[in-house]
Amino acid sequence: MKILVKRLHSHDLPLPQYMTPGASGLDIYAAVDQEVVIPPGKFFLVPTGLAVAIPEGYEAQIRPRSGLALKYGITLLNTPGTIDADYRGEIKVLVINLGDKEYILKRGERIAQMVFARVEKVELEETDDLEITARGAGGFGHTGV
Ligand SMILES: O=c1ccn([C@H]2C[C@H](O)[C@@H](COP(=O)(O)OP(=O)(O)OP(=O)(O)O)O2)c(=O)[nH]1
Ligand SMILES: [Mg+2]
Repeated sequence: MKILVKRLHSHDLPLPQYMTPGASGLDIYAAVDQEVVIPPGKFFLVPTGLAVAIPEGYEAQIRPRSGLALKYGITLLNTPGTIDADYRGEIKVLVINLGDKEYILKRGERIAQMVFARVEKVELEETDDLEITARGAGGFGHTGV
């Protein structure tokens, strides 16, 4: 399906792209003006320079890249970030450095990935009687770890 995308700035950077034919996510490029130092334990809101028009019934999720997580402890504070269908502002990526060294974020690096997914809208109906299941109220390791 086609998604309209608008470059708000940083026209020199590539549009998000699937790096392999079977990739779930489009890698997103950091549209910072210059290098940004993210100290251990600190977070930083990374601009992408992009806005999108997502059709009703879909969303985009902003997810971490596992390579950055494994190598540097770089992940996203609010993962997965939610881009609502009605959002027309700049997509931003809330990066946190959980590593023990400062991270130098460079302009144009692939900082996260964006997955488009269907979302269901529901209508909540209140009741006092929920159906009985084998799990019941057991959770949080109820079945063992
Ligand atoms: O990683 C993210 C998460 C959100 N957003 C934008 C798009 C999204 O549609 C909007 C609102 O996000 P969310 O609903 O997660 O935040 P909120 O704190 O509930 O804000 P709001 O009251 O604006 O919904 O912010 C991003 O650009 N990047
Ligand atoms: Mg919200």
